[in-house]
Amino acid sequence: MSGPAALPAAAPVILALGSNLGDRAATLIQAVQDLFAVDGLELSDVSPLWESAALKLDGVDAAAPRYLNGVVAGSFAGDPLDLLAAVNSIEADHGRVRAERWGDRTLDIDIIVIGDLVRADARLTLPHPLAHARDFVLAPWLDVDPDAVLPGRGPVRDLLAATEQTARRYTDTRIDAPPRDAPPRAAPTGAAALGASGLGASR
Ligand SMILES: Nc1ncnc2c1ncn2[C@@H]1O[C@H](COP(=O)(O)OP(=O)(O)OP(=O)(O)O)[C@@H](O)[C@H]1O
Ligand SMILES: Nc1nc2c(c(=O)[nH]1)N=C(CO)CN2
Repeated sequence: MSGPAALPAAAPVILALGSNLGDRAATLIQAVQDLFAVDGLELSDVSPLWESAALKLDGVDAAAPRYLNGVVAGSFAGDPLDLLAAVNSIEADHGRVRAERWGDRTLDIDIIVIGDLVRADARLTLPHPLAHARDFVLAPWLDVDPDAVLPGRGPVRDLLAATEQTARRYTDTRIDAPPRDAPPRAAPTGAAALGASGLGASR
């Protein structure tokens, strides 16, 4: 089943980012900057980062590099498949290799929700089919929206409480939302990337 081609109006969107290879924080900082340049996407908030052990298909892999995860919130107007193509392109720009399902990766960007849109084709399933069970998605989502509700599943707060909640707040780095006119591929600098007063400040 496919959804309508384009959304009639801007809808709230949550994107989840993760990285467990390379300089994880630098990658996530740059990826957020890249997202600011995506057509039709307006970002309003960037969560603090969370760290957790890598979840593999056969369970938690304590030997694998740990993940940093966060979410961005905003709105999107346009064709959801164009948003998917844009986030896939950003992943590719950051050296993402698709070798193994749930394999280690430099960058993963999942579309968690676009408004109340429900669609279930292989290219794009919304809401993301595993978001309700992933503390590394739910915890940062709750940071940016304490009243968030996952369509079809319920309040994010309750969903998070039902997980094992192994993700821990990562306080070494926080991501500032860049100003709207920031150059899309500007290299992160220490001050800009690790700023003390950004939207992503730890609470
Ligand atoms: N909501 C969604 N967000 C992102 N990709 C999606 C979504 N629904 C379906 N997909 C499809 O899933 C494909 C595989 O994505 P990806 O390689 O990132 O999976 P994964 O990160 O290993 O696993 P998971 O989807 O469980 O997080 C993408 O190419 C995309 O077409
Ligand atoms: N801790 C953690 N584990 C994962 C993650 C992730 O973002 N964080 N993403 C995966 C595939 O999307 C598979 N496993």
